[in-house]
Amino acid sequence: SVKAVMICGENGKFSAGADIKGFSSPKRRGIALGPIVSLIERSEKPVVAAIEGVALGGGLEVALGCHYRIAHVKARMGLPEVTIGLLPGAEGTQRLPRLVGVPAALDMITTGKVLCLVIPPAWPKTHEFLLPMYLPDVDALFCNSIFLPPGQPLGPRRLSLKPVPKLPNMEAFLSEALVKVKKQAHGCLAPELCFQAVKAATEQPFADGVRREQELFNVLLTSGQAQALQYAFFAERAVQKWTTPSGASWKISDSVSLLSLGLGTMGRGIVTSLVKAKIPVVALEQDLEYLNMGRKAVMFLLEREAMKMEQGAQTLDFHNPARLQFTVDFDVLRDVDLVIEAVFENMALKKEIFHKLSRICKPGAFLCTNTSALNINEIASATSRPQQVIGTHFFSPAHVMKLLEIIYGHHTSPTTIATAMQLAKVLKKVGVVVGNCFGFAGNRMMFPYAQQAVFLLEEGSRPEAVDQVIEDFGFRIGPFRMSDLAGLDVGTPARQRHGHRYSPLPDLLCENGRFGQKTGKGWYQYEKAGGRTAKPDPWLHSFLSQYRDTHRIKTRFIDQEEILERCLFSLINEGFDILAEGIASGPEHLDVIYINGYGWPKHRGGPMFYASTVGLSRILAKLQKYSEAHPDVPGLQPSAFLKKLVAMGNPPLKEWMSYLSRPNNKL
Ligand SMILES: CCCCCCC[C@H](O)CC(=O)SCCNC(=O)CCNC(=O)[C@H](O)C(C)(C)COP(=O)([O-])OP(=O)([O-])OC[C@H]1O[C@@H](n2cnc3c(N)ncnc32)[C@H](O)[C@@H]1OP(=O)([O-])[O-]
Repeated sequence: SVKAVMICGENGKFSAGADIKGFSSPKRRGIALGPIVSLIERSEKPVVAAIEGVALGGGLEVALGCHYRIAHVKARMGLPEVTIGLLPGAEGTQRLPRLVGVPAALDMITTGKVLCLVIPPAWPKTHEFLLPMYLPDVDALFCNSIFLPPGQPLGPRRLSLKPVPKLPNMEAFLSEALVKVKKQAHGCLAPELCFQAVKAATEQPFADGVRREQELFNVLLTSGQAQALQYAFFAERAVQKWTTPSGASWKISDSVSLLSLGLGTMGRGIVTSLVKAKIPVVALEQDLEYLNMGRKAVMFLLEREAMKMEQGAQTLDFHNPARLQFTVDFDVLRDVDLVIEAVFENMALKKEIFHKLSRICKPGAFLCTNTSALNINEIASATSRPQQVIGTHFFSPAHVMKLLEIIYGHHTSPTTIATAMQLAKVLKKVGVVVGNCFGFAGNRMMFPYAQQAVFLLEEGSRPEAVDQVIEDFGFRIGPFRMSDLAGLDVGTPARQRHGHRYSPLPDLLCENGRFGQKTGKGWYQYEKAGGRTAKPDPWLHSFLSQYRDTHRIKTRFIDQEEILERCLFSLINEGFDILAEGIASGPEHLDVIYINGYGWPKHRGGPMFYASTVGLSRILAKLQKYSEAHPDVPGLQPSAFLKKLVAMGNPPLKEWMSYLSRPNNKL
């Protein structure tokens, strides 16, 4: 007597897909979703997927097995398996191309992008709920979603029986798409295997395509990259769960106003991200000239961001003075709830500003400083409210980069930390709380890495060789290309001395007017000042040879393994010290920092996860070997904590912190 079946979710959500934790569970064996989706599709009764909230991964695959899909206007749909190192493993790679065509299916499956419904303006505004599913640029989907009259056979509604829509130039399209997918993958396997699965849909009957999908799914499942990406998924969520025993919290609401002080590169990006998050903001500069320059730059960034947004410029509302104001009047400080100071990195200047802030701002106002290395306690000491002072280290460009390193000082209160974490959340950034030390967690680990890279040049390597190894590992950009991009005159603390090995190479390059991309020359040569295409530079090669001759350094061939290990293991080694000192609460925190702020390849799970996959004993042995060869480089001397973990038999990453004898977390 059943006429039709409707599958829906609960609590306003259809489904987030398979339980990601289940992939590493021993109970997973033998469980599959594809046959269930096929069973749904074979049903003689019409089955309708009613999609609300999200339909992701296996959830969307279930919907694809249904005969009809209807969705709420605000529903979001996608196959994000690629982002956790997998491919849609419940026949989705075979059904989606049949529904939306190969180009749209490839785009969704290889990038994992989540799409919102786009309701054509011509549609009658009848009922907000349960509109036929309509994805951008996918007209076929809309047309196919009209219900058949009752009693009609369901055959035409079964996607597995439909052919994949042909393209006139399928072969050429696929080879071009593959090049694009490979280029964007940076060593991650999943996008290419997603491509192969969709390609199978264009070449083979449905059942064979499904078999191919399963084979490829199993390759990914056991690749190691899937574990790393799934670890990163949960680590990102875990580090954001910052709670205080007192339950301190702070809400950023519409009535809260924020002030950003300083409109240099960082300030501009910070103001842009505040406006994007729809937080009322006042931008303050010291004089009119800087203010006007800053205003122009911010408006340019906002216009660009507005263009990228689907709904168009009006939604950002940045011409509304109630949302964004520019001023040189320090009196505005009296009314704001939170200040983000982003003047340049100079302790005396920052202290002067914080002294002023402390005098003018209302007693409850929080004072954040955007710094990448300066001592938060010293800055806070210039105020009469050190409990409300906190470091918020944004990464450049601040309106793009996801990481917000949040640094608490000796006196920072839990409410202030909760506020900064809440700020990260509303800015859609990943906030990670760390302790106060030079360079905090991220940059402190970067110093030995950058230092090793330069030492390798002294000993015989070349910038292009070092960059290549690091980029092959999966970083988007190697240390020298990065240094050229940032500018060699932007302080790289790799040049500190303190009686240890020091390389003057970056300074010597600066003395030669080679500041990087901005001068058209740095570690590489560029087509012009401000050019982006790095070319190896014969001048630099002979400069390096002369340098080695002058300092009687014997040039030797340095292989890829040594380059990789010296750069990465020294970074990881510093990470162990940071954990032991209680600067970070756990290895996951360092991994999240590196993935979101430093371009560490996510499919390698972050530096500490990577260390656990390499094996701590191996890392220790290599560090011992390199530190014997370079006794004057402290960054290569194995961390005591690393040694302890090895002595304890190399415990799994989630147990590392239990081997610290004192409470690690200064919070
Ligand atoms: C094994 C047999 C099957 C084989 C066949 C496989 C078929 C299929 O192709 C594979 C998949 O579907 S792969 C899956 C493809 N699907 C995806 O990749 C979707 C991944 N998920 C998302 O994109 C986002 O979480 C949502 C947009 C769903 C919600 O965003 P939001 O509102 O900002 O909230 P939030 O903070 O992000 O999450 C809230 C809580 O839920 C948790 N959790 C969430 N999804 C989970 C999952 N699938 N699993 C487990 N847990 C999941 C999350 O950890 C957090 O937990 P906590 O303990 O409170 O910390």
